[in-house]
Amino acid sequence: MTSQVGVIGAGAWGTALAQMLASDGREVTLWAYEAEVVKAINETRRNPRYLPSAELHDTIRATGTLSDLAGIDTVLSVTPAQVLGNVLVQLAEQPRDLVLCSKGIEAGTGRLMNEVARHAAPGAQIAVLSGPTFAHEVAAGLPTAVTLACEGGRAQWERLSPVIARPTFRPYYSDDVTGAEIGGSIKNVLAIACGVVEGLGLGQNARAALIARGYAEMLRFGESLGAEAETLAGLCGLGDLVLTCSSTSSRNFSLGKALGEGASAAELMADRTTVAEGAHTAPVLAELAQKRSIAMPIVIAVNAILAGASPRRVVADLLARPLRAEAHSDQPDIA
Ligand SMILES: NC(=O)c1ccc[n+]([C@@H]2O[C@H](COP(=O)([O-])OP(=O)(O)OC[C@H]3O[C@@H](n4cnc5c(N)ncnc54)[C@H](O)[C@@H]3O)[C@@H](O)[C@H]2O)c1
Ligand SMILES: O=P(O)(O)OC[C@H](O)CO
Repeated sequence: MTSQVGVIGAGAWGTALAQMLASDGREVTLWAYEAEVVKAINETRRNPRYLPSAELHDTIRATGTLSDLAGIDTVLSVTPAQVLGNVLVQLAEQPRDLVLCSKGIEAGTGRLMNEVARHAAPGAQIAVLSGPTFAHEVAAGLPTAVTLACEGGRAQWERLSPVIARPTFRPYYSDDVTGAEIGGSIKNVLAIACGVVEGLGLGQNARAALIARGYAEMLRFGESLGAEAETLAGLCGLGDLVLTCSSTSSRNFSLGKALGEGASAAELMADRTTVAEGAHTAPVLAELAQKRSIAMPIVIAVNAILAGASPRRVVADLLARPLRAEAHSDQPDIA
């Protein structure tokens, strides 16, 4: 008899995770924000608004009532980053293990999701699930590997990994919760940058340069917050960066591409029905970098473009910066 799992958030990723978890016949209670999504999942076994490709397993039950998650030991939270705190404080009962799957930094406070969750659900032990994971591929059962960072160390991993692992869904253990969150948050901003380069037609060399120099920014920021470089080199950092910077399946990459092609940032954001977390993370990350004197020129550039600056002008400014050493240990003061 397998234990029930809860999932908070029935967007593309929450629905795909529910589908993956239910693939062994496990019962999954999936909380959706919109009543129409609850109804569609329970009546048609589909989520046409957020994950139209999947026919959902019978053991997934959608609900619009958060108290239906009470008594479930393992809950995955998969809301957009900016609403996580607001949703978690409404939980009637805190789960033993709360697995954070959102990728972003809270605007206004600069908090990572584990800090938001610690405040909103102090009774739960936190883990972070992050990695290269397009929702539609996970829902289709395609092979996927993720970092599962457990604040409770090996003991929490022993509890969680059998609940989360499936033949085609492979978690890797880490105890670096901060590192796991930083990778996923920053890669979204860098994916917008890569999309801009694609939209401007600047070529594959430029994209590879952005990935490598963006990774240097991720490392600098991560290390300043105590993340381990080894974590950032893994699935939740470099792995996710490479995926998201290389495909129009990424909402962040696609947003950047549209910006590079000349669309207005304000109009693109106003028209969105799905979340492109990088657009919310860029301003707060740029602010944190400036406050901490961490050189993050690509993040600053993306933030400027989102605020309305000309992509071509911003790229020209990036290229015109003084030449420098590649290894950041050689020249910590400049970008
Ligand atoms: N889609 C993916 O492939 C993927 C993969 C890994 C991680 N993520 C991360 O998962 C998180 C959720 O992304 P998604 O792709 O599932 O979202 P989505 O764009 O598919 O859907 C938006 C979600 O936001 C919810 N929502 C909107 N307003 C809300 C509110 N006020 N309160 C609560 N919920 C609200 C909607 O109900 C829906 O669940 C993001 O942080 C994202 O970066 C997504
Ligand atoms: O579509 P994106 O850009 O939100 O990326 C989805 C996932 O985070 C990829 O790992």
